[in-house]
Amino acid sequence: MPGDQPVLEAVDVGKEFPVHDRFGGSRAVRAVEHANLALYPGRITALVGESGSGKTTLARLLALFHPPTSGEIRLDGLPVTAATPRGEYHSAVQLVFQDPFAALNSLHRARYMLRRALQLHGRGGSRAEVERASLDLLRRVNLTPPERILDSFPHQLSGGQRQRLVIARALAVQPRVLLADEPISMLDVSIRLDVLNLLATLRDEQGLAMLYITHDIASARYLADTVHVMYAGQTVEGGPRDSVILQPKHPYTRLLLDSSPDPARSMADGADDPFAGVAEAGEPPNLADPPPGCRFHPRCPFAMDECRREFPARTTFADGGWAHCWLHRKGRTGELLADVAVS
Ligand SMILES: Nc1ncnc2c1ncn2[C@@H]1O[C@H](COP(=O)(O)OP(=O)(O)OP(=O)(O)O)[C@@H](O)[C@H]1O
Repeated sequence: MPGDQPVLEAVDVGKEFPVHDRFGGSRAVRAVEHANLALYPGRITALVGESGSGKTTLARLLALFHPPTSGEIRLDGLPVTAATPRGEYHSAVQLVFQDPFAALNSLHRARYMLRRALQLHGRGGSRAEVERASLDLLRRVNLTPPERILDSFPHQLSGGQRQRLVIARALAVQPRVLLADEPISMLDVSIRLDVLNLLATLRDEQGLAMLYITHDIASARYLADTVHVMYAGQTVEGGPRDSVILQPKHPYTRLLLDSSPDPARSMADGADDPFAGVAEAGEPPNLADPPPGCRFHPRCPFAMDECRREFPARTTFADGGWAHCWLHRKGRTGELLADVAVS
């Protein structure tokens, strides 16, 4: 049931946070700049990047926790404004956080949390109806036996069960979009795959549009249909999973893949690889004072004058991928990847 039209989009979005220093001065952290992202029904989009690259900020912009400094968020193709009813928006778009323990109020049983979520979004009804809807939510996330889970406090559940409860609560409002920010990173390794498989089931059976935020490109490869790569607040590359993973079109994606421990990927390596040693050679910039133009240029083995001056426009490719890189604007695609057809 994948759809052709995006449900939720970030269009050339930027976000600056003012920060004050101890001498009374203030400056801006330019956490996100020129970020583009589109989420489609029945499709999981992974947003991959290093720690501090702006992934959470972009998710929070999509969840309307912060207003963007520039660009716009669109729901069903329409720009979100101050007049957009927040209740309706959050019935469509739900966010699942990294830490399920922090997300759940330790004083309440699962029953109370699910009932509140159902009632807040107009899905109340009689006591028996609410109970039935709550049990149904728990079954949908494979929390069994649901009757016992309803009576449990968060501390009586395992980490994986807590994250399933957080997902069940998000599903209570019948959202069309789920924004999942590192949903498995705080879980025991043994249950991570189960939670990823649950997300895949929600996509396949309920047609949810999903954003999966991760710093682990191997899990993005496992779960996502589409992959976006973020570097220092800029979305530098995106496209169908195999396009990005197997034929990366931005030098940063190459770096990320080359540093990934995934043994299944078929990346070239060896003495001719321009990225040999780059991972050790540089670090992402300070976002209070980022480099101009493409923020990756100080680490990029292909950097030219243009890269230092201006963020490049998007180049799209025949395989559905796109990248913001001057190499493609200057006819130097071949230096990055021999066999990419530019459309
Ligand atoms: N409210 C805020 N005020 C000031 N700076 C902020 C704020 N929120 C985020 N930042 C800064 O924005 C940048 C991006 O942070 P963000 O949390 O979005 O990155 P991330 O990719 O999600 O990182 P991680 O994987 O570590 O969570 C960081 O430099 C961070 O310090």
